[in-house]
Amino acid sequence: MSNNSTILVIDDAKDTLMLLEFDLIQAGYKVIAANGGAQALEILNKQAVDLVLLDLHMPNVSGTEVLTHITRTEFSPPVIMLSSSADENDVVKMLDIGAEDYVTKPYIAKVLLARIRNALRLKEKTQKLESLLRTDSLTHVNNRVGYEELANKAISHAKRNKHQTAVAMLDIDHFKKVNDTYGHEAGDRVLVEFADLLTSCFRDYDVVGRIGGEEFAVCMPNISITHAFDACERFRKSLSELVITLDDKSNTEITITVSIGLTVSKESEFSLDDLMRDSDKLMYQAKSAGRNRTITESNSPSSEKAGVTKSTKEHQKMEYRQLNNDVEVKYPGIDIDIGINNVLGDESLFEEILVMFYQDHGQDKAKIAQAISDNDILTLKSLTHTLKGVSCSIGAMELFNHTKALDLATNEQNNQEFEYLYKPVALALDKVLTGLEAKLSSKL
Ligand SMILES: Nc1nc2c(ncn2[C@@H]2O[C@H](COP(=O)(O)OP(=O)(O)OP(=O)(O)O)[C@@H](O)[C@H]2O)c(=O)[nH]1
Repeated sequence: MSNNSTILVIDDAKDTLMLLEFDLIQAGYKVIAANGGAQALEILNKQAVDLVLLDLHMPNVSGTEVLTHITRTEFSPPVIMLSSSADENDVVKMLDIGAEDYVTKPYIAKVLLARIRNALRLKEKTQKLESLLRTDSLTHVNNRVGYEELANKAISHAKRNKHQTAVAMLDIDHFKKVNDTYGHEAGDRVLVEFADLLTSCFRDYDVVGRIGGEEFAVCMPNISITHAFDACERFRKSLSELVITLDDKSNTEITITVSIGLTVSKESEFSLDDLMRDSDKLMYQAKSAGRNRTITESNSPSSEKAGVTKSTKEHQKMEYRQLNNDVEVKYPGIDIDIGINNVLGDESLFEEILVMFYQDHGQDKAKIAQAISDNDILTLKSLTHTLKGVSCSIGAMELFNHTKALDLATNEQNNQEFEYLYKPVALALDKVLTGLEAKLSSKL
């Protein structure tokens, strides 16, 4: 590491600077010298360095000020204080501000070099750990933490430049079947191939992340909805043509498809959470509408409200509902436009499905509460996952959103959050069930 590392040496004493430069270059480091705090700050604003050797007492801009500035910057390099003061208060103060180490002058070259090696080793380890924290170990794309961090940065930049940002949520279709048919290893291999293709299909500055299991996201700053849609469709088509050959005896070939929900920011104020939530709903609509497609607000089955052309029959149905003022009130907690569209406009079939929902999920509240109290993650996961999918299909979007949050927490084994996330699920489920009891009492 030493040969590639650049060290910024800051000292107002010319002779110390020369001596340090000599010792460090001899040891194989690249050296940048600054004869005071002001010059050092200028250099640090322009270029990154791997380590800083900093004198404490300097005229004008002091070592304390330089150190404080460095520790406040992102990716700050480690700083070793190099001072003629052996005052214990100085040592404590500098270490408390954030110096990595404190060496007194006159220094012993081999000791100073050992301390530099140590600080650089520690920096390398910290960087590795930080990157592991943000990277999905299987696919090597960003994990949720890394994705959100980078996407939020990209969004701030886009907002400053008044650019639109699009977010796509992507979920592999029937992925469970891949695991069940070919085994978990094959499933892992599919995830890796999916992530590789995803990374290669989008632009370098788009942020790609694995959000959970078989769900991925792409944040696209500075893009129009048309271009974002084209990019998603290009990926979707490339994926459907990708043949994954397993390393088993018979070289089994697998093909997969993906469902994609896509949203673009409309206002100047928006958040990553908003875009992800909206895209997620559209992605579930893509699943309900038959999978292997990209759904945006303009081609969503529930986009009549946004003025998208629909057949006359469907328009008449809408108008009838609006005239009877029952769009909102018919089934509390349920957007019947979404639900009815998911059964291709067949209202009586939709009603039958609601009856089944009531029968199958009437006890979910108690079952979920029990699973949380038993800390039975597998049962909790299975209950929330199913409830999430079904609530989206019937158009119970509030219930869907809350169940989705709980489902995600089970993926991430976020046990502390369960109780907190359960409450809105229970309320939304109550609302839907009570509404169904009131409207369909004779059939339940
Ligand atoms: N091999 C593998 N499987 C995973 C991983 N993470 C999650 N899974 C599996 O992904 C599957 C997800 O299945 P579901 O969410 O039921 O959905 P699906 O089968 O993809 O069906 P749809 O989304 O409705 O099209 C589950 O069986 C999980 O066990 C992983 O890291 N590796």
